[in-house]
Amino acid sequence: MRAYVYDDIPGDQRLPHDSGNPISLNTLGELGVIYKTIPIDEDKQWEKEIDVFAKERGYKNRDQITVTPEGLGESYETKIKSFFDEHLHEDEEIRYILGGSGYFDVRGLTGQYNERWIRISLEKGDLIVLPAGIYHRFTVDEGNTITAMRLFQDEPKWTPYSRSAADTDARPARSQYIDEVKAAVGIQA
Ligand SMILES: CSCCC(=O)/C(O)=C/O
Ligand SMILES: [Fe+2]
Repeated sequence: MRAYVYDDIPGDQRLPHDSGNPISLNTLGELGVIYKTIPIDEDKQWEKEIDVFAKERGYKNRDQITVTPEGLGESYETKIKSFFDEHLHEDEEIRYILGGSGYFDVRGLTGQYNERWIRISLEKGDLIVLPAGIYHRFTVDEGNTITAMRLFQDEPKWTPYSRSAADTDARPARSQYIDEVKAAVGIQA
């Protein structure tokens, strides 16, 4: 996994957009982002590790999503544009990469990274947890293919609330997230 400040240069969302300014796991942690790697091995040990992780965090359901031009056909471009629309969820977003690769961009919230996009490059064996209320987006990279396990705290639903809508800043999950990040970095809420 690599994380870095997004370069904000216009261009295809699937390009790296690497500003050359790296972001540490600690900085991601301050934003509430959890990252771990569970190598996908032949003897399926990874399945046991995923089950332990899911049980520890109370994830009740899971499914699998494949984002490829072959799999999605004409809806591929529409789908990757919809994933790239800045949004938040009312629940954690947990993704374990089973194949391919892609980028999750998360919004910085305090200090020098406030409102900057932070790009997280993920590949097979990477697991990420995005906290409820974080503004983020997703894209495949130039490889145009990713397969991910989606884990869910409760029923398997994926409801994005686009930041372009008026009310997302006022959603409870957003204000709770802001309070949690400010507490993590020692800013008075
Ligand atoms: C690789 S998972 C597809 C993207 C997705 O589910 C999501 O919520 C992006 O923010
Ligand atoms: Fe999302």
